[in-house]
Amino acid sequence: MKPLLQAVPEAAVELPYYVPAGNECSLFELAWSKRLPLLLKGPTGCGKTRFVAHMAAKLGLPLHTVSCHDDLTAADLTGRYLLKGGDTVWADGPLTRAVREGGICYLDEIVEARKDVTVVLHPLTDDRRILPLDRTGEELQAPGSFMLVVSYNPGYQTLLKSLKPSTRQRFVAIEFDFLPFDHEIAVVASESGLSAQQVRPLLQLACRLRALKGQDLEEGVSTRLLIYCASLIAAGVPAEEAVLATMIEPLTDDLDVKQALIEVARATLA
Ligand SMILES: Nc1ncnc2c1ncn2[C@@H]1O[C@H](COP(=O)(O)OP(=O)(O)OP(=O)(O)O)[C@@H](O)[C@H]1O
Repeated sequence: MKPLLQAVPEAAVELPYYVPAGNECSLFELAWSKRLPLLLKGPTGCGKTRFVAHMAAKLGLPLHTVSCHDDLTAADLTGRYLLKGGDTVWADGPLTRAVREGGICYLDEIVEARKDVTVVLHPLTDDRRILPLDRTGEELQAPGSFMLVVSYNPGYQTLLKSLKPSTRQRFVAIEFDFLPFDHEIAVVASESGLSAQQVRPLLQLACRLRALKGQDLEEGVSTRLLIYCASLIAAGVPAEEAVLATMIEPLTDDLDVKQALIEVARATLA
């Protein structure tokens, strides 16, 4: 068996703040050392991007992050010829750069990308680990330290937008969810500067709103929105206004649902 790749010693780098929910850090490190690609599933704003940034810093690897959208093509990832002063010059895309540098490429919301993207990812995510660049005629062999990480939110999946089994089954997968109550309080307090005591009722409200997911709401309150709310309150905005602007308005446009959420907020924060 090949030896494990060596991570940069942790003390040598400033790590983005990340509170683990379970064994995801060791699983990431093991997947990286075994040259396996990783799929992160979970709701929006629950810490997937922060986790990847934390692990990239921990392993001392450059990170290239791409937020996928429905116009994203394979060429956006691999690169294209550009006109420069009358000449055409090749410009690597973020995936190609990550392969050449032996870094991490993180494709956020991969299900949004166009279908031709999977054609590029398949030879890179099996034991060949190659990236063919048809336009330049190159075939890049990914170095041992290269890792592909993708994420998606299963809640947004539709028949039209989902990962094919032949793609999914190329990845080690980790499911993410919101942190356990006390851990999430610690994260929100640390990121916003509001005291843990003041964050507690906000998180209690978030939990009640999350329970409405699938009934009146497409998605519950994310950790990200909670941090926004706590940051506004820490900056002096009255709690009721902050809650409305960050934990209610972003969730719905339906006036009846909004009114119901306001009632839930009043009852919880009273
Ligand atoms: N476990 C955690 N440790 C530290 N911070 C966290 C954690 N989880 C969430 N956060 C905070 O929540 C914010 C939102 O998380 P992040 O951007 O990583 O979400 P995401 O899951 O990548 O969302 P999206 O799918 O919308 O991109 C982060 O900027 C960070 O402040």
